[in-house]
Amino acid sequence: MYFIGHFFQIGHEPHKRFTKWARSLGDIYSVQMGQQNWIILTSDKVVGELLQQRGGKYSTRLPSHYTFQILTRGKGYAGSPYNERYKKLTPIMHKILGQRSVRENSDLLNDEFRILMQNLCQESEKAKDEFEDLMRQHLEISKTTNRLSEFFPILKWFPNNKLQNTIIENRDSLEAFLGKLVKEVIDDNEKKPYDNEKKPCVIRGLLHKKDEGILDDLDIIYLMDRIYLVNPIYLINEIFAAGTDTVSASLTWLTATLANIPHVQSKAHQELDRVIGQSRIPEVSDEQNIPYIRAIIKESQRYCGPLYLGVPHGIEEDDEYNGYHIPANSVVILNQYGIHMDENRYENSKEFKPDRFLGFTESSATLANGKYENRDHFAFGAGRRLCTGIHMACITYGVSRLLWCFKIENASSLGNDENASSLGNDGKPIPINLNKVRFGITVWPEEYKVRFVKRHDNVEKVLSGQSQ
Ligand code: HEM
Repeated sequence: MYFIGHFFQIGHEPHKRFTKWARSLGDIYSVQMGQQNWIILTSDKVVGELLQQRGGKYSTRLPSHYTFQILTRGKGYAGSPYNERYKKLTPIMHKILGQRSVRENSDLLNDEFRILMQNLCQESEKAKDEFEDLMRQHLEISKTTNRLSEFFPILKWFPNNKLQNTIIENRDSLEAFLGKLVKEVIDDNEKKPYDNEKKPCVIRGLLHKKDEGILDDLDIIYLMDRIYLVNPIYLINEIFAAGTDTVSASLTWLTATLANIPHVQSKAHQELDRVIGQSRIPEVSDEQNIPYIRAIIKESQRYCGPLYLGVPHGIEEDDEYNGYHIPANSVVILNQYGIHMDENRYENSKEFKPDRFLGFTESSATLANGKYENRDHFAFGAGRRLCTGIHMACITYGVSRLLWCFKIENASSLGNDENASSLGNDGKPIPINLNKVRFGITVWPEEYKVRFVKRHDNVEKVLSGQSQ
């Protein structure tokens, strides 16, 4: 039994099991996952006191053979141990993804959101492009069930060649895909080296760091002719991998939720009509003036943030905390779901109530760096490994634009909708199913149909810039 521990007791919804256990065992306890010791943290206090206040100890990631060593050739960032290389990369990542970068890249963000909205206007079935498929597979590979050898080291003697080949295939395709992007930027730089008018660009920023010698020493590259390309690829890959599934899952949850709660949506629409009007679309700078929509975003990250158990931290040396012994090499889990559903922290926690956040005027980033008891939620993690993209996620901006353009309707309540029958067609809102969990990574709602209905006649004109 020692070798298996609680592995098979946590079931398909580990966040719920861990939360149930926390209600009887307390806000810190350990479970044995095969040969790994997991420490489960289920209150703002233990998260604040360990991950934040003892950040120097609790900020590593334990090595993962498949997802770190093979998938990212040991050069990733989010999965990296807390070592010298990680510390060297951190300021670069913050520069690329920080608040200033959001301001400087607002043209690019506008363009991206414009394209998304235009696609929605045309009700085009969004084509699953090559990149989206690769990313989905990339994250699928990280599933816990694919990493059994981390829990049961004996399995290392029986290598899973099929899994290994899939990982290598995915890695090579992503490298080729990202390599093309980097090459385009290099070619462009060579053609127009002194063009200061070039649009800001993440890849160009990283190449500068390479020119300055900062990234050069970090990676030993395997193929000489790819040296120029591969150095920044792992960072770009990290930014894409960490930033795509999380944001799209958040938006999917949010649209599914809003479709079911018309009174919340109509309050948001009223705010937009009052503050923005009908002749222009919200900008990044409008964020301060739309407190209700900001509160909706905070509530949606609490209610259905995409990573119920965060990204595991690790501890490399023994520690003592309130009489508990925390052994070196334990995995430390921030049980976001358990904290977010705690009645003592959030009254009526099972209800979607944006009003609970109306008094929270600070951004999640500012609150995450302050006192743990004042935090809005824990969707972006905690401590030194806090989500680097916390500014770049820009959800308030995206959602304010989405709601300016559309009313989101529950397709199942639209009577004769041909897809409605599969979703139940009794006219009542469908409860959102929180069950579909891919353990360890992003959580998506069950397939869910919503319909976007344009709110103004001029939506397309405004989007194409004609009536701004
Ligand atoms: C709603 C959207 C997002 C959510 C909920 C989210 C959540 C998280 C969480 C929980 C972590 C782990 C934190 C910890 O270990 O305590 C993380 C790490 C990270 N995120 Fe995000 N994220 C989001 C969007 C983004 C975006 C848009 C980017 C980049 C453009 C990004 C880049 C990263 C990176 C690089 C890390 C690794 C940080 C490290 O290990 O030091 N994230 N994110």
